[in-house]
Amino acid sequence: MLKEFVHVTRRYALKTMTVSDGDLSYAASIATRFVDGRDLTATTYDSYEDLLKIYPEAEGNVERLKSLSVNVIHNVAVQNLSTDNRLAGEKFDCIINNFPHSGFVKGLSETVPEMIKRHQDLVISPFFQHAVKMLYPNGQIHITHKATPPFSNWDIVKIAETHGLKLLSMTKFNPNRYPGYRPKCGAGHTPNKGFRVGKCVIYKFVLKKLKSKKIYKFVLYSHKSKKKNLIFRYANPIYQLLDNLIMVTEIYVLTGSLPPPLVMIASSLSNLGQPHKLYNECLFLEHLFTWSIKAIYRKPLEDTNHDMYKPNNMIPAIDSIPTKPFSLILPEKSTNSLSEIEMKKDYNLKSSCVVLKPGMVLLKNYISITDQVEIVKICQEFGMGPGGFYQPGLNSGAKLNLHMMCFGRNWDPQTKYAARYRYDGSQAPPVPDKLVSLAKTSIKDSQAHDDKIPSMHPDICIVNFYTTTGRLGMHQDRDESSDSLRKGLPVVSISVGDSAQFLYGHNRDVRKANDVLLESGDVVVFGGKSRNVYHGVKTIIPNSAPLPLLQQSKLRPGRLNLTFRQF
Ligand SMILES: O=C(O)CCC(=O)C(=O)O
Ligand SMILES: [Fe+2]
Repeated sequence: MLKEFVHVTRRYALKTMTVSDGDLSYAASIATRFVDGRDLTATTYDSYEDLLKIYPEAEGNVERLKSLSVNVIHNVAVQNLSTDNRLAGEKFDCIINNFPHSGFVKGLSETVPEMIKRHQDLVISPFFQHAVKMLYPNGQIHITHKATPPFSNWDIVKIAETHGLKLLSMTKFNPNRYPGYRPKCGAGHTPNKGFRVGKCVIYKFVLKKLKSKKIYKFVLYSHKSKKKNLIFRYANPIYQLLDNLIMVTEIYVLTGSLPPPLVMIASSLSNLGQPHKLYNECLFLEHLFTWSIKAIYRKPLEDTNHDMYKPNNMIPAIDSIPTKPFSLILPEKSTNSLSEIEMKKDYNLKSSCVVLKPGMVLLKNYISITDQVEIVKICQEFGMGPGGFYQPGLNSGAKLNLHMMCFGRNWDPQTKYAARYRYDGSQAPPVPDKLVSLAKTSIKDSQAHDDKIPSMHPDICIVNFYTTTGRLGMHQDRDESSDSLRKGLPVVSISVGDSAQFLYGHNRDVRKANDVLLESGDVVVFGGKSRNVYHGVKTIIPNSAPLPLLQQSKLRPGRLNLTFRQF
């Protein structure tokens, strides 16, 4: 089932052109992903005759492309791209140029400024100049390039900007995604020679004038009836779908019959979903679906402040996409049973302080019930919105045993801190003032017990929610800036809800770790010498949350933890 799903969904119908594709192995690698091979135009710099002379694999690649109805055009130079009469009037959704290079010059090394300027003037600038003229208004230009000097000094982004483009994203180039693709030197004495790809990125550009900040809701109607009987939900905004030319990742179908091949996609999915917010790039969807869906109803929902076009967006694991928002709050009807929860704690206990070790202070019963209720309210409000709670995935494909959301900066186990990584393209909202002030007073009060703990201004907060089976392995919090870590700026951890058995120690070894009970309202501050302490959550103790908190906040069983940091 999974195989079929992957196969079906890796097809797309964007009009795409590849430029200066050495022996055409790149185009041959991506061609089968197209619904219709005619949507792909593959161009080579060399004439057909030269191509055959230079690259032993070229003939096979051309045959393969032709058998898939791909348009193959030879002898196309970037300097004449838009004026070449074989491409006259053509427009594309995506124009791809991998490893642009102006050829080698005897005596000029790649590192000297003259050589870099040569590449810029002869290839990069003309390519952008022509490609922008051949782009649909919402199209994208992709350049794959080495991310290390001297290639990273080519100023590709700056040059693109002078041609009316802006950087949409920079993503890591993964050659494994293009089976059969062999980048070639293409010039010099050994043009057929491959080169080690090393660390590379795909720069993706869009036209500057693209209106980028509208959120759209998509409702797709079926062929047969005009009734709203089909609702598709795309799991990713298109900029992620576009990544590496994998278009459709998931479609959720509520009801209705589908024309093939959507039937195949739908039948391979069991999840049902709600209509989802999509972003401006969903214009691309029209190309993909007008052939099978009669009408597309598109309606701007709202403007957002989210900047969709910041670099560094990373692609989340597909399985980190929630099917429905995770709510901290119990549905109304189930809250009556709360009074049956066994009470194990006197909630009028006074605050106290324990220095766990130098730099690590536990403030017991520190946050009032009123503030705890407010914390739940704030986290629920943001947790249900864009960029809200989700279950982060690990590189291994496993998921963390908790739900997470972030304020200030997104953090994810795979991407660490990134401007944007989320399945819905959202950026983290700023840390709410109320939370900042709670964290700051916690630091102040912890300093009264350990004056070596530095002060900090919390600009990041990671919010974790553990159900009663949740836990978190031993780890260090080391993804903040080197400056912040070097100064030992503290992490402030606030616990709300069910209690946790919290571990801390010198290394990952759980058996050697100390443990301490963290109850609702407790705060741990660890900074200075203890900034790099290993810590984790061993277990959550069910039914241990304060009743007034549950009554006032309707918090579901489990534990909410907020860790504040300064990036
Ligand atoms: O839940 C906790 O107490 C710890 C959370 C944590 O260590 C983290 O988010 O890095
Ligand atoms: Fe942590």
